[in-house]
Amino acid sequence: MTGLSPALRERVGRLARAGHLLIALDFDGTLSPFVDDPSQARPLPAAARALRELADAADTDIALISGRALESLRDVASPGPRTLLVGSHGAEHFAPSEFEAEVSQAQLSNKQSKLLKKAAATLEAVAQQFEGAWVESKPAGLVLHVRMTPQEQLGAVVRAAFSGLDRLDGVTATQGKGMIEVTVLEANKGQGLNWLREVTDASVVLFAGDDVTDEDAFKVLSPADVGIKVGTGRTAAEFSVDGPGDIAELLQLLVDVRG
Ligand SMILES: O=P(O)(O)OC[C@H]1O[C@H](O[C@H]2O[C@H](CO)[C@@H](O)[C@H](O)[C@H]2O)[C@H](O)[C@@H](O)[C@@H]1O
Repeated sequence: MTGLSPALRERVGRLARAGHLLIALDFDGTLSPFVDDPSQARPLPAAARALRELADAADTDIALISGRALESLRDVASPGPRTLLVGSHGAEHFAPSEFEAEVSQAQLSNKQSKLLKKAAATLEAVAQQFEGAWVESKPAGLVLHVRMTPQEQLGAVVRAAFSGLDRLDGVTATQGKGMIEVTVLEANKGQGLNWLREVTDASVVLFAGDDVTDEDAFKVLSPADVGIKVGTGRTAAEFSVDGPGDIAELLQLLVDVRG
């Protein structure tokens, strides 16, 4: 039984016959189902298999765009050698040498580093008060993880985190799935997707993502591109699917036509 609507199947079928295609995917919640320990997240095997085949297809580029730092993204996603990567929500870029693109790591000013330390102290103090809450530290950001916090404490932990962070000018906090994401940089996934489009010179783009920060990427898609929201919630994407299993199926559809 397919979870893909006939309209999405038809649209992806058309996209598969287009010129130079960039397939750009969010990782957690899109390629990989959610798990309690972020270091244990892995792409669904069917999705990983389809991506390997698509990487060998003519005129096709594969990219991952994640809130994770590049190192963490590499660890969990095991990307193929031709895969482009955007990490830290657009602040970090990697392209294989054949693309002759400038790669970048997240650079923080002294002021931003100090701010990040203050935000980390704020979140650590919050995490200590709530069961299951913990802080993930990244080169340009932080995550307050609350996936394992009991449901009845969620409202309070979110309020405590935002009230502490609100006092820190220059810190942006976004509530995502099972977490609060914190950054001191301006980067976003829309900028990351624009970079990928420029580097690959793609004529059409497929982007799929599941969370609030993926909306920045949906917003830079053009009418010829295809945006797919994974899960429910308000979205700028043209299509929605239920979960990572549907993304694996959709990638196989692309392999069938293009691989
Ligand atoms: O942009 P993404 O690739 O979706 O990354 C967003 C965040 O993903 C990770 O956290 C999420 O996935 C975890 C593993 O399934 C889950 O335990 C957690 O509740 C989710 O929020 C990652 O840990 C973060 O650094 C990323 O920013």
